[in-house]
Amino acid sequence: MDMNYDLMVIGTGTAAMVCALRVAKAGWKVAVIDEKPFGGTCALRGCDPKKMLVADAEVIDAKQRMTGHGVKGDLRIDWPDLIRFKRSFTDPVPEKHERRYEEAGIVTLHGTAKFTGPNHLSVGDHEIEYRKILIASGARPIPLAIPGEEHLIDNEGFLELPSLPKRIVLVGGGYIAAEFSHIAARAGAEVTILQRGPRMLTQFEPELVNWLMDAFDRIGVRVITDTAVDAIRRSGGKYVVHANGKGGPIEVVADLVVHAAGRAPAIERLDLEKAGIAAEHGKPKLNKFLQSVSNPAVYAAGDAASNGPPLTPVSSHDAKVVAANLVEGNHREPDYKGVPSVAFTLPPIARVGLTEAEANEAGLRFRTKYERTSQWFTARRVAEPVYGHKTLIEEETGTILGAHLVGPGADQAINIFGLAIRHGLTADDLKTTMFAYPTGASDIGYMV
Ligand SMILES: Cc1cc2nc3c(=O)[nH]c(=O)nc-3n(C[C@H](O)[C@H](O)[C@H](O)COP(=O)(O)OP(=O)(O)OC[C@H]3O[C@@H](n4cnc5c(N)ncnc54)[C@H](O)[C@@H]3O)c2cc1C
Ligand SMILES: NC(=O)c1ccc[n+]([C@@H]2O[C@H](COP(=O)([O-])OP(=O)(O)OC[C@H]3O[C@@H](n4cnc5c(N)ncnc54)[C@H](O)[C@@H]3O)[C@@H](O)[C@H]2O)c1
Repeated sequence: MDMNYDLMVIGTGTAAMVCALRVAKAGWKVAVIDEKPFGGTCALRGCDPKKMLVADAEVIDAKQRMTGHGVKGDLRIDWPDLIRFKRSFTDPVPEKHERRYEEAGIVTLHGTAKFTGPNHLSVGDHEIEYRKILIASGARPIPLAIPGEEHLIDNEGFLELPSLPKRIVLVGGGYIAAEFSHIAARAGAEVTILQRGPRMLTQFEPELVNWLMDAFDRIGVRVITDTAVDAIRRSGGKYVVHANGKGGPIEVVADLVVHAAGRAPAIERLDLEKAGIAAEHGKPKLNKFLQSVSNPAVYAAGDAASNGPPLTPVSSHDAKVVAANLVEGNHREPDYKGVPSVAFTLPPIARVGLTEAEANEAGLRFRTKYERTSQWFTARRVAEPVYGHKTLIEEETGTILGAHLVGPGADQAINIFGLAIRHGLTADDLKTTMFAYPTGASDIGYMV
């Protein structure tokens, strides 16, 4: 056996880093391993680089809205320059992260980890023994099992494109399709979204998504719903995307086809069965302490655990729970109450807590405040007609059960609702709070 650790961590994303640093601080001998450059999805291939691309799209969006209201002249996105700007953030990440681990006394390993026994992993020719292990291997694009799947690029490929092709098809209509389409369209591409579901962004409140579709129309993104992609064919220098749905079979010609059809825990290559780790519905079977039900040496966190929504703050939260349970013995359980989520379209759409359908299903008694508020100052000031909200307030207690926002500042204002939900604040508490005026948050008192 060449290596022996108190805690081995598979992955170097948010979940891995948060847990490894905490456990090492408690004096444990810890090692982390990644097959890709250190840093994980959020910092290298997800949230952060995506949001840097959104920064340029925001400039074009603002220019388009404010033309005729004091703004004149042409602006365009220089894609290679934008990717260079993105790299100024992402390129230093792996080295910085690796240094941070080493400074904390954590051993850094590179390669693909696979289980070989209940307390053993292999990495290439090396064998590793551990007392405890954290699976923080994240998620990967789900295989579509369609002919021509190999022609798809994923989020990683899109965020690295050296130039932006003219015709882009996004397969799927969730977060990634919504965000990437808004970036690509503002950078001059012709974008088509082929969504199997009945509408875009099925995780968000339907009425608000409907309002947001005005913004998709405005920038010329073609959204075809109730339509599943079933093949991708290469033809000369282009692709032909075949799909089928309510409207019958269709073909869309594209220069680039992007996977935006969902992600699932990246556990299939780990050989879980060799360590006796039970899995169910494509994820490890865990108890309430995020520990494997079949191998007590094993914990999982973040996207790999898929215990809460696959979002960065959840990965971090899970990791804190696991670190506490490792160091002090099982006692902490994850609590996902009030986790806000934003799709960074322009304008953004946001949610926290229950949807109206979920609250009804739970048999709760609540009142709903629901309005499209294009005429409010926050929207008119920036010439953005997409602005609205839906809030659910429990009848008996006055607490906020759910809040749904779309429009300017929704990505910031949702955090205040998240705070309210997590800490049991009431609609009256929000109404009697003084928010700085005029800010998006100063509308909150009128939304509840
Ligand atoms: C395009 C995109 C945009 C996103 N935007 C947002 C956003 O705006 N806000 C938000 O909250 N969330 C966002 N997310 C989700 C967020 O990125 C994830 O929830 C989060 O990064 C998951 O962190 P993690 O630590 O669980 O896993 P990851 O960060 O994915 O880390 C897992 C690591 O494990 C490694 N690994 C996997 N298998 C092995 C193996 N066998 N051996 C060695 N290493 C292995 C991988 O290489 C990877 O580096 C986005 C996701 C995507 C794809
Ligand atoms: N802003 C954010 O927080 C953010 C941004 C991007 C990604 N993410 C995370 O990453 C995860 C994955 O994002 P995503 O957009 O890939 O998935 P998603 O689950 O949000 O949406 C995938 C959609 O693709 C559709 N689909 C599946 N197969 C299809 C096919 N063959 N043809 C047409 N449509 C098909 C599904 O009906 C579904 O609506 C999300 O669940 C989210 O948690 C978060």
